[in-house]
Amino acid sequence: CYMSAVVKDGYELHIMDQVTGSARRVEDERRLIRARATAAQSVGSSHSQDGSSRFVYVLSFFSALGGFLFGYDTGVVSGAMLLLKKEMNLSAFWQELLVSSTVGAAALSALAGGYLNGLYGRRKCIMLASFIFTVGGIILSVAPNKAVLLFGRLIVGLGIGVASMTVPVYIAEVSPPQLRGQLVTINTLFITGGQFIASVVDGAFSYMEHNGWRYMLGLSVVPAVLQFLGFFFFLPESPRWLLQKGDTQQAREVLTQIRATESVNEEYDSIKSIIEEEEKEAGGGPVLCRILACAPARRALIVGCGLQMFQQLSGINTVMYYSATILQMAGVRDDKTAIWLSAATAFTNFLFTLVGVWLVERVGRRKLTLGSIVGTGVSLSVLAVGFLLSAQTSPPVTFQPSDPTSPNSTCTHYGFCEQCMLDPNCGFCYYENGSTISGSSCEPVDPANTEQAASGRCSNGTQEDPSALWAYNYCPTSYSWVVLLGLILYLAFFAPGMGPMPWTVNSEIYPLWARSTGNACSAGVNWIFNVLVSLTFLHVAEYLTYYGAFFLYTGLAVLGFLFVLGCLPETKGLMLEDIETLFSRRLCTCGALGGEHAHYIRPHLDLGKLHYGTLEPEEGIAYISLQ
Ligand SMILES: O[C@H]1[C@H](O)[C@@H](O)[C@H](O)[C@@H](O)[C@H]1O
Repeated sequence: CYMSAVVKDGYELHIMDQVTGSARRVEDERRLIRARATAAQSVGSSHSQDGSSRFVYVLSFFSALGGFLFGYDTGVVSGAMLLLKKEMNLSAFWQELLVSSTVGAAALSALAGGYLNGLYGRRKCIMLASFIFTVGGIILSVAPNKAVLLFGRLIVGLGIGVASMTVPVYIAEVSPPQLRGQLVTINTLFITGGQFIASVVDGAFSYMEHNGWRYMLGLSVVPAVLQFLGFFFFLPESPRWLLQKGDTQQAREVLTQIRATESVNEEYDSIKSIIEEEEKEAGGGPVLCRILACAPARRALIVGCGLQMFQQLSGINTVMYYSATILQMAGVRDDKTAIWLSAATAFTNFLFTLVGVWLVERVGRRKLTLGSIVGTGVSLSVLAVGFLLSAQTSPPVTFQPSDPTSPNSTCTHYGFCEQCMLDPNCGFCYYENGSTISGSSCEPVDPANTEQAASGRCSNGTQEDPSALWAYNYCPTSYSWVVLLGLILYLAFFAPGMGPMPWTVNSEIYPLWARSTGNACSAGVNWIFNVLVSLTFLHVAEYLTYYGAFFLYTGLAVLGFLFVLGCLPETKGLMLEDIETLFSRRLCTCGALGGEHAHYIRPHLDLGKLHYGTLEPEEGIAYISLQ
């Protein structure tokens, strides 16, 4: 039933029944609104006056070490693998296993983390994750064989999963509303920072051919121990979780400590009353069933999981992983230089995440995500066009080696470099004179070292014939600059929005009773799609070619854009307890109600059972529906 609500002034609400034309004043709700608005203001002013944010920053720093470890442990493996595959003689299958096992374990433990979070709280879960990271790091650094390595990588994955879903929730729950977006986004800054440091460590230890990988994998113990000690000695549990568990005394103390002010009564009362209200509405039974049965929470879950899914479907990890090859395409021949340039890619990702931290409270989550996904889509299409141009001008095979070691190899059947490079067993061997390519052949790759051919001119690191060049996974092209441009644009657009916003938004959109489970599900979705995209990329490229794969990602980014446009409301500046109502109307009207309007009208209409529909252009008039 539609009613119109006329907001007379800052805090007054009249509800008019459109059928009878009678107006009602809602005294009780008005009191609640006032209390909440004052609470929000007092949080803001106490923060700015007495610098209470300092402690919140310390809290966020120690929690975000979880993000750092997530980034470090996912990033470090590529450099470690270069050494490991030689030292432990790893097959392609084992290499893949060591990379994907961690991500797979992360998916499972992120899902389990929801349960643990609800039961034991955020603090214990973060400590558990840092403990797991420590154990995993130690196992990896002393691993005597590949089986133990696999075990260590699985353990580390368990830590990543729990950390990835707990840390954003913890930071969101301890932050004052006006800093929340920035602080949670700092966690993603730490993820990309961890990836960058990992690539630097990879570069530094790549010169240490023996056991260099032990340092690469083992160094993660340092931040893990630091985080554990920080939480063990002085970091508190989330006041919201404490309140939910009925530990009101402790909750008040923690809130006082975090805000560094005694006047937390309003905020405390407001959080408490809403949590009680929410608990009543939520009913009983397993949390996931309750989420699915409760429309606003269900919509939040769809938005949260959708964002995480589209983050991964935009291909970030493929682009990062593939960046070394893109750089090789652009003419970087030397292996070590390619490793250092990959560090530059990781640094760019980090740098632009910093832009996201700066923008999130200025432009809001919705605009930032929309802008980012548009730019990501455009950059993906630039990458696709670059690959297309390079495929169309792909050099032909002009030379057949007289004595190939594998005479049955399919490599010798290909007529162009493009076909040759799409076959993971083959590489392209050629001479280059300016932009002219000559003496080119497609030859079997050395399975133990893809940087050389199994035999002939391009084997033994081209020592057989120093002027011969070997291209594995790419083709020489004069359009490499288009691909390079695509790569830089991609990182510049993805990193401030699509990188961090899915984590940030997920930490805020669920009501408290659904928060752990909601974040567990959405983080699980993130990891599942992470594995899916990385495991399928090479196959997709084989079927659709590289440009086909990147056009496919472009299409997915367009779908992602439509999803965000229709479904993501603005959560900037609102108290966590107020956000649930943004999901109380049909999924696709959420967007229309986001932004400043929601911010303005939200305190007036947050009446428990009142949910608003469309907002008319005249200021202060909203059409709302009564549930
Ligand atoms: O938000 C992060 C970040 O963008 C990382 O760079 C990426 O590797 C992760 O998959 C993603 O979840």
